[in-house]
Amino acid sequence: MTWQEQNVPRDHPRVRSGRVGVLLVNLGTPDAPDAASVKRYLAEFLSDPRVVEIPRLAWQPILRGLVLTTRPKKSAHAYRQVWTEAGSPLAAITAEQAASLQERLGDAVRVRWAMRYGRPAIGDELQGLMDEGCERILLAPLYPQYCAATTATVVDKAADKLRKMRWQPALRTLPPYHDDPLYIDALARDVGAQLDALDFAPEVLLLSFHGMPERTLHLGDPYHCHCRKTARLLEEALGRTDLRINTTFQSRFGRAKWLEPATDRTLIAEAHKGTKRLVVAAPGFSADCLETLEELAIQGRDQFLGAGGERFAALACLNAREPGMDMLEALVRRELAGWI
Ligand SMILES: C=CC1=C(C)c2cc3[nH]c(cc4nc(cc5[nH]c(cc1n2)c(C)c5CCC(=O)O)C(CCC(=O)O)=C4C)c(C)c3C=C
Ligand SMILES: [Fe+2]
Ligand SMILES: [Fe+2]
Repeated sequence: MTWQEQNVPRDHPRVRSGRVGVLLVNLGTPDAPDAASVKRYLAEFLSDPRVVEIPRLAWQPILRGLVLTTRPKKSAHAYRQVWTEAGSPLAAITAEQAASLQERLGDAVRVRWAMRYGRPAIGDELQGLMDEGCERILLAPLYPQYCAATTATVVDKAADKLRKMRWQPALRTLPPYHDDPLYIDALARDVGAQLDALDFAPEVLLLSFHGMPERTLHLGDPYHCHCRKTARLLEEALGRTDLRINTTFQSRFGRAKWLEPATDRTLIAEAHKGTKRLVVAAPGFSADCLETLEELAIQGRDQFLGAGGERFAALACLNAREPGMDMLEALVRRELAGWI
């Protein structure tokens, strides 16, 4: 039937509706590994009051006068060491995850991806899904462990966009999946296979999670407990009696006390204690990024070997390989129940 045959007035806006969308979201990354791009990215990221919980009036002068005048150059150097032809690893892998999920879910669902800071922006991608006719959208922050600085700020940003929309989609959010058997099983499969492929037998496996200021734990953020639970369940699922498995927290920032033990100090302490062969995995990161490829795989190696260790390996994150994608597909299908 044509537009006129349906008795739709000629000036009626063209609308698309009835579809379901999924928006995968990760943290964000600069557009390029140069100081100016890193400065733009850090200015947005570190101005988020969910990330740095210091009153704006006190924090902004420190951010503008100190952090953004020194850190971008140093961080850009680190980014250059991990940058790929496809761009920032975090963005490239998230794009791959979205493409793979789209293929697995088929035409019934539109899949897009966004970054909380930088591009593609959450608001633009939500609008893109609406323009494609998605009236029902699953917002999926790719953080297994809930943290106000990551999960909550994604929902805040989506809400900022919805606040400005006349026609809002119905929105669901992917809950944290830190103890979900699907996630633990994917990690056990993936980490287990990577351990089996090593050309040495490690004595210690460090499970390194991104750190947070310790006070967020006392303020009621479940992040610390979620990380600990993931680590306990993963250790049980791996069932490796030949390995000592420890949990640590990386990427300390600023002067406040952060969650402990710290990954960098533990790497050095292990070597000083006589550990010769060590492996580190980062189960809280859905995709490899600066924090895993540079901080763990490059700096971590230097720290451990420099303190007397002999063999070191940093394992890859789940990324877009089969165990991780099987998990993501199953989680998303479950959250879309009743919609598809
Ligand atoms: C106060 C500062 C920071 C908090 C709190 C924080 C929490 C946090 N971050 C991630 C995941 C990632 N962080 C990444 C980079 C990164 N993180 C901070 C600071 C805080 N993070 C900075 C300044 C940077 C940028 C790099 C640098 O200058 O050192 C990344 C990687 C991004 C990339 O482009 O590859 C991820 C991923 C989590 C999960 C988290 C809280 C749980
Ligand atoms: Fe971070
Ligand atoms: Fe805890």
